[in-house]
Amino acid sequence: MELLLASGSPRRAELLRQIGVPFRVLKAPDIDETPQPGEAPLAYVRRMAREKAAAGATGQSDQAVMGADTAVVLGEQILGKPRDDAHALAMLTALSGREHQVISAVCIHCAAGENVQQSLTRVHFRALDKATLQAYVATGEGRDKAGAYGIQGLGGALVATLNGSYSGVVGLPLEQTVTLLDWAGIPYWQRL
Ligand SMILES: Cc1cn([C@H]2C[C@H](O)[C@@H](COP(=O)(O)OP(=O)(O)OP(=O)(O)O)O2)c(=O)[nH]c1=O
Repeated sequence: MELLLASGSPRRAELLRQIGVPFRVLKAPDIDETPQPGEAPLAYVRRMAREKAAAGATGQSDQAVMGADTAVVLGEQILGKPRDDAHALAMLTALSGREHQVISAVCIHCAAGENVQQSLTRVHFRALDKATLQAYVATGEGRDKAGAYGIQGLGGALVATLNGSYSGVVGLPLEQTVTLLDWAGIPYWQRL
């Protein structure tokens, strides 16, 4: 079974490579990422992962497509990627000194059907002053990331504690991913 990764996220490709999964990257799927009115964060993230995988489906019985989605959730509010630096600063100010959730879902779509799994991680930010947050925003690192930060990079210095899946925060929860790979008959720990 050949795996196609329907994602433009370099982090997701890197995490798959880390565990030795052979795969090919498909062009990032162009789907509408607007939450439905009243849609709960977990339902939204699962739906996005399913739609990304389905959008890449080839209809070939020897190919499986993987899609994934990550959202930062503060209270009931879904924080996606920031529109600009002012939006990034507002997001980080809201996260400062508090705990939020990072929900990541991953889906495999293949001839046998589809399977979607998710991780939920609690991340507690340090209490940060405005100058510190402005300095982080100015690095540009958070521009293409949910919640306007990247825990795997400079943003690691923003975090006090994490409870859950580190790989899920980075964008692809590996425990759930391996469950899906086993389900679809796709190998890992391969020499790439
Ligand atoms: C919170 C957090 C998010 N992120 C990233 C993971 C995701 O790539 C991104 C959330 O956006 P997504 O919409 O989940 O993914 P994407 O648009 O980057 O890629 P795709 O083509 O698969 O849709 O934020 C980090 O890299 N580090 C972090 O600490």
